[in-house]
Amino acid sequence: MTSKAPDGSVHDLNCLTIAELQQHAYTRMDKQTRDYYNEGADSGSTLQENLDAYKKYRIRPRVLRDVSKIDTTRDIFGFKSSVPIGVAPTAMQCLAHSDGELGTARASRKMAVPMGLSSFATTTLEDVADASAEIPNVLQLYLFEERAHSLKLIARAKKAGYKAVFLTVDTPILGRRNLEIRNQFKLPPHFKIANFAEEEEPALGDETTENSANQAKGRSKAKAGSTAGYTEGGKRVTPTGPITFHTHAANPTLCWENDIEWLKEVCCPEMEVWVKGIATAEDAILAVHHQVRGIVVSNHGGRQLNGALATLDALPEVVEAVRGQIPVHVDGGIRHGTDVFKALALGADFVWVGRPALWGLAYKGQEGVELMLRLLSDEFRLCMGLAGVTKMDRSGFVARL
Ligand SMILES: Cc1cc2nc3c(=O)[nH]c(=O)nc-3n(C[C@H](O)[C@H](O)[C@H](O)COP(=O)(O)O)c2cc1C
Ligand SMILES: CCCCC(=O)C(=O)O
Repeated sequence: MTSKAPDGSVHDLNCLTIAELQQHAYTRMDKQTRDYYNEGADSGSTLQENLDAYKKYRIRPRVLRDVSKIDTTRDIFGFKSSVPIGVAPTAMQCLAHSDGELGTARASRKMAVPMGLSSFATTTLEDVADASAEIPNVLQLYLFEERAHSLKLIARAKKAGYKAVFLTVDTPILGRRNLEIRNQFKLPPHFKIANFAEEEEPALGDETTENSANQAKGRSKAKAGSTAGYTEGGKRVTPTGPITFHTHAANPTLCWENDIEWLKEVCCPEMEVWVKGIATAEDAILAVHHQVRGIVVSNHGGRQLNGALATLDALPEVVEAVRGQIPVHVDGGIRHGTDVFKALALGADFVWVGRPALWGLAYKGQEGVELMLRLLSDEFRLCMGLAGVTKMDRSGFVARL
């Protein structure tokens, strides 16, 4: 059911808020997918605090400031994004809807906002780049211990015209996600971790089919004598059984000196290197020191270190430490246009939303992602107008309770 608003925009009367979108999505996903998408690490307190942090701030509305022309746009990677909101990289979007990452890419294009593509997407980075057309693409990277695999991915991303890589740095070890463990989460066999589907190694993706097929052919990673593995409790663990994407996402050896310098060498100048998952002033200063091109303040949507600061609470110290030398973005818990406003007023240059895009996909595929972006954009514009702001800057518009 739809209705036309006085300004000509069309409302989906069944879904007027992100909270309603979440409810619709809930009934459209199977339990395994729902739990995987929605859960946080351990008790989920950081996941909750990411949301609650926004409630600690109030907007200080200014009046009599002629808000007849409001400019919500923001330049990013040489592109004018319609709003300072992008779709954060989230893995395996085909679980939500058959449109998958292509649906997200097309919706992002339609709404003129950038999209981050997960390394563990169920669509290839080339297909997503095609669907995105003029929209700048960002590839989220998990840097594998075996650099050859990362190198291949980076070369493909460059060729496909990706503008930046976001190196995820909050995942040296995978957080504990109890529902994922209980459900024995697996990617169903008809989906592929697409960017690695052609590779013999790493045998990423579905543990039961792809890997058993590899093993049957006598070329499992362990048999090939590679160095696949991870470190647990100080001990080196080399998986002898099927290799899963879980063991590859987490790279405990990641560090500034070796990896950031190397990554810059292999990505630049075609692609900018950013770090995603900074949560302290100390690391923000190191990021500037190592000359990354930008920071995403993130705690992985509360899926990694439970008990970590909410991202909005970490944002001010990062902004202060960076002193405008590089852009600071933030993600985690953004569910309202007013949240976007608050994050920007506290110094973020741009925000990214994760789960709401997955809920949009689950609700109506591409159309649902468009709806999600439209809801947030409309709310953001309305918030700016009512707060007396025609172009966002960071001064004085929010107060902490
Ligand atoms: C289901 C799911 C999968 C995710 N996959 C990735 C990923 O592959 N790489 C990554 O860097 N972050 C990943 N993230 C984290 C998001 O990029 C983002 O930081 C987070 O979702 C923001 O929080 P929000 O969901 O509250 O908006 C994932 C998050 C979710 C919920
Ligand atoms: C192995 C994890 C890959 C996807 C991810 O980052 C997440 O589920 O949070």
